[in-house]
Amino acid sequence: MQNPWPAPRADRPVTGTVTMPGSKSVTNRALVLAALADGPSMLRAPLRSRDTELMAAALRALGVGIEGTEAWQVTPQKLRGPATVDCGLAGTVMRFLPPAAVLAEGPVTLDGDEQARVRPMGRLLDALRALGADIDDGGRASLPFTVAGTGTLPGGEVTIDASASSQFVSGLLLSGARYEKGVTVHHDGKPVPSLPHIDMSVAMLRAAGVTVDDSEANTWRVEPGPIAGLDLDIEPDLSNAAPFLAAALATGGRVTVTGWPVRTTQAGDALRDLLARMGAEVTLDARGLTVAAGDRLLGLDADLHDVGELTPVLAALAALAETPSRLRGVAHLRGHETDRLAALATELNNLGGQVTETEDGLAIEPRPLHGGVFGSYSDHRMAQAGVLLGLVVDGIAVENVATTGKTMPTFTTVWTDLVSVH
Ligand SMILES: O=C(O)C1=C[C@@H](OP(=O)(O)O)[C@@H](O)[C@H](O)C1
Ligand SMILES: C=C(OP(=O)(O)O)C(=O)O
Repeated sequence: MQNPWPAPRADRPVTGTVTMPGSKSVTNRALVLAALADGPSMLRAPLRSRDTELMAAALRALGVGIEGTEAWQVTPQKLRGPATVDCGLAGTVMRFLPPAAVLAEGPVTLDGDEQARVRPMGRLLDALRALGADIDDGGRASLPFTVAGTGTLPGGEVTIDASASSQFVSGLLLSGARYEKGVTVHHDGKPVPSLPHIDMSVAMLRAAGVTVDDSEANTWRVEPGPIAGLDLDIEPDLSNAAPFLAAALATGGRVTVTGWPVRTTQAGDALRDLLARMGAEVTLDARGLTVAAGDRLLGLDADLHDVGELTPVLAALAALAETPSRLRGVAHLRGHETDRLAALATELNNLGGQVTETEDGLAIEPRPLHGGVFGSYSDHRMAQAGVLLGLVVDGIAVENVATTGKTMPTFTTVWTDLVSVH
């Protein structure tokens, strides 16, 4: 096991500029669409990280050509098995790949990390079965399972409870145009989380020439038809910008993230509003997004249902605030990389915090924190949360900080550079 990483302590306000690598969500959608397209694609500035390399490897295993480094040239091929796919701990791989794998000729077996085997999966497998797929999961309703690809899928109309993950819906939509009857997805259950991520799927499908009707709440219709090859500049990952922007607030500093898109479907754009509510001065201009600490760091009372992936970093920042916080609407985080609500409560309380898990989120009372080892649970965003606390609390070391490589292999380098350059 790796030694815990002593998080750099900021001896001054963190001030500087950072450039984020590409968006995980955009990159993994683009890879699936490009693999199913009727011509080659060019994906510029893709994220190169564990989650996206796993997606690329999965598609290559199915016969797709993916070459290049700064840009990925994708050459679609008729998908074929037999193939074995490692999903790692990537929700986007385990939920986006099976709906494409049903189109392969031959069996495709998917597995992942041990922690991935407990992430919700069953509803998506049932939906694919209802659309005509033959999937053997040994009754587990989770990884590992084998999709018996026949080269085609009838598709049509399906009802799914997607309250555990928006990725169930996105996965079906991304491949749906290639099903014989297209796909109509109805959600029935508690509200679907992370709706901006479904909107991103819809926008990227439309940009690839696919007809999508999302005019009715909780129903999405993808018409059958070709997917056009993509020519795409991938935006920086806005959710991964969270710890860097939060560093400004935690230390009374100012941080700029370059290339912040003026218009975007990324859920992370909500940071502009959320950090302003915590007291930040937020400016979006030609240089990017600049977040400067205000006079006070305020707690946050917010429904994060749409932007659950921001919760770990916001919870850590809230633990440093002057006033209490309530983070709501994120019960589904119990099925993320780890049970994030339990993990955050445990790790913050181990450092002297006062955090209570609620039915759908966290209640955070600011308390003076002390040093200790912050567990990351193989969760990139837990590691980011611990590193953020280490800026202002003496003696914090983050266990398995390398897990940040799930979405940002350069995290510790960029972090150390930002914290030490003034
Ligand atoms: O489609 C996507 O790219 C994602 C959707 C969300 O998943 P959930 O709906 O499971 O929260 C988000 O949390 C995840 O980080 C990425
Ligand atoms: C929930 C997340 O990831 P995944 O794509 O694995 O679901 C996340 O990145 O916060």
